[in-house]
Amino acid sequence: MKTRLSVNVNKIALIRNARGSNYPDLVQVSKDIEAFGAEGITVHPRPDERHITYADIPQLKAITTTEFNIEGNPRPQKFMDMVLKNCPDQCTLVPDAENALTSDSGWDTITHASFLTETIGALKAKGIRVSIFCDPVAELIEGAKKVGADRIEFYTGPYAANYHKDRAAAIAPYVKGAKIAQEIGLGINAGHDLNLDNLRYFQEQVPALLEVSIGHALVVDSLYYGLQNTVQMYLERLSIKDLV
Ligand SMILES: CC(=O)[C@@H](O)[C@H](O)COP(=O)(O)O
Ligand SMILES: NCC(=O)COP(=O)(O)O
Repeated sequence: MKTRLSVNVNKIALIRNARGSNYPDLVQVSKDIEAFGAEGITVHPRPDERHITYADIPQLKAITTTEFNIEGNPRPQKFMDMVLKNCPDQCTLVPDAENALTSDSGWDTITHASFLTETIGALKAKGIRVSIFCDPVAELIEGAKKVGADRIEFYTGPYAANYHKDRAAAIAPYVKGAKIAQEIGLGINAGHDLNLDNLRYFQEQVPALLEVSIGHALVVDSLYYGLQNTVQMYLERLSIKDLV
């Protein structure tokens, strides 16, 4: 089973925005990331546009040749209008609060079932694949299926936080959750705080992992190893199952 690496370029945009000019050039860096072997570009514009701006979206859509994934909370109409206008390959719905520092949980797919059903219907009508950010909890995964999602993206923050304490315990809920998702026909993505240490074990253990989106650690690693080497190193971590 091939697991695609989608690189989240939020932190490239964050550095650019620090000086208010176009340096680094987000579009060029994203093209280079694809040229270095990444199989997708992910963006997660936040309401304050502190990293990815709404103006970035059409430019990135225009140059992405692999897979373009837009993440975010669809509650603001502005977000939905932007996604429907730009038609990415995939939209990942994330329930972040407006002022969230970063993503910190998956959807309650039961409480928000009618909103999610309506939102997913609108996205799928435009041919956009929809993934739902989800904790590895049976009822929530089943809820994601009921509201019409094509995939779930496991929120891997807790896995990453506990990996060095007890990796077998940290992975257990995801292995169980992935089996449920497979049984009911949901594709499986994963992301948040995945890194060079914890990525291989996650992919080895979680069946049928289609895609990981990785940003923060990958950009930090590139300070030490360079961007091209770093993309290659992440691809290498994901390559073991390709050989099987
Ligand atoms: C959904 C998810 O886990 C990532 O998109 C993460 O939220 C990246 O966002 P930041 O770069 O703002 O932390
Ligand atoms: N969906 C997760 C993502 O895009 C990147 O998360 P992180 O690697 O920046 O924590």
